[in-house]
Amino acid sequence: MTTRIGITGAAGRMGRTLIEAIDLAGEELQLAAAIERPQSSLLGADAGELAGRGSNGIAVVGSLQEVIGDIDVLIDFTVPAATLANAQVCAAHQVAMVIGTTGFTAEEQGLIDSAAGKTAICKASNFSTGVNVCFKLLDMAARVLGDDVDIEVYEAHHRHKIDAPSGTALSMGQVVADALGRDLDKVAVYGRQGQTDARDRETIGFATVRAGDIVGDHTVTFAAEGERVEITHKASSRMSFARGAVRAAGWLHHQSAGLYDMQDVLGLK
Ligand SMILES: NC(=O)C1=CN([C@@H]2O[C@H](COP(=O)(O)OP(=O)(O)OC[C@H]3O[C@@H](n4cnc5c(N)ncnc54)[C@H](OP(=O)(O)O)[C@@H]3O)[C@@H](O)[C@H]2O)C=CC1
Ligand SMILES: O=C(O)C1=N[C@H](C(=O)O)C[C@H](O)C1
Repeated sequence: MTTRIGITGAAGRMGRTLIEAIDLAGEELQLAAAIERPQSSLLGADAGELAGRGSNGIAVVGSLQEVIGDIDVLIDFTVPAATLANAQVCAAHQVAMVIGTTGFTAEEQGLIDSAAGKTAICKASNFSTGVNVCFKLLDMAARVLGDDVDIEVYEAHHRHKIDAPSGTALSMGQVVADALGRDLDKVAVYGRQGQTDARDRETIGFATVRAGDIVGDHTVTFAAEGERVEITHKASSRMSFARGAVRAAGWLHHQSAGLYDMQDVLGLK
C-alpha cells in the first residue's frame, strides 16, 4: 500500500533532507505535499528542486489545510508552536503524524498526548537508528553501574539550534534516570558555574555546546573511581534522522490512534 507523505517545514534543514529521503525510499513511500509558512517566499517552488533532487511536480503550499486530504502521514520537523497547530489539523482529519520537533514544555507535550487520542502519532527526539540503539545501551549501563558512578550528558550541535539541552540529551537523561529510579526533574543539573560544591552522586549533569555546523554529537559518561564508560553517538549527516522519520511514516500509516516512538518502529520495546 502506498503511503502519501506531507512535510511541514519543507524548506528547513530537515525538511529538505526529508524530501531527499523520500525520493531515495521505495515506491511505496511518496511525497504528496510540501508545506511552508503562508508568508514564505518559496510558495509555488518545486519541492524536488528545493531539495536538489530535480523537479518532482510537487509545489510548495502555504497551508496544511489545503492538502490534508491528499496525505496519509504528515512529517513535521518545525518549531513547537507550528507542530502543535499541525497536530490539531491532523487529529481533526485522522491523518497520522511523525513529530521530530524538539523543545516542548510539559504542557505542550500534554496537547500532543491529547491529539494522539484521535490519530496515530510517532514522536521521537531522535529518529536515527544509532541513537535508538544507544538508548538501549544506556539503560543497560545505568542498571549495571548503578549508584557507583557519576553520570554526565554532553551534547554539541550547530550554531542555528534554538533549544537546549537537545531533545536527545534529555531523552538520554530520562532513560538513565528511569533505569535508576530517579526523578529527572529533581536530579538534573543544567550547566555549572562558580562555587558549585562537590558533586552529588544522585545528580545527572547536562553540558551543551553550540558551534559551527555540528550535525549532532551526544556522549553519556558513567564515571567511577578508576574507570569510566562513555557511550557516544555522532551524526555526520541529517540523512540519518530523515531516513528514520520516513521509515516511521511508513510504519505509522498502519497503526491505530495512539502515541508511539522510534523504539516502537524499530521493535526495541
Ligand atoms: N527528532 C529528530 O531526529 C531531529 C529533530 N530535529 C528537530 O527538528 C526541528 C527543526 O530542525 P531544523 O530542520 O534544523 O530547523 P530549520 O530552522 O532548518 O527548519 C524549521 C522549519 O520550520 C519552519 N517554521 C519555523 N517556524 C514556523 C512557524 N511558526 N510556522 C510554520 N513553519 C515554521 C521554518 O520556516 P522558516 O524558515 O520560514 O522559519 C523551517 O522551514 C528542531 O526542533 C530540531 O531540534 C532536527 C533533527 C533531527
Ligand atoms: O536541532 C538539531 O539539529 C537536532 N535536534 C535533535 C535534538 O534536539 O536532539 C536531534 C538531533 O540531535 C539534531
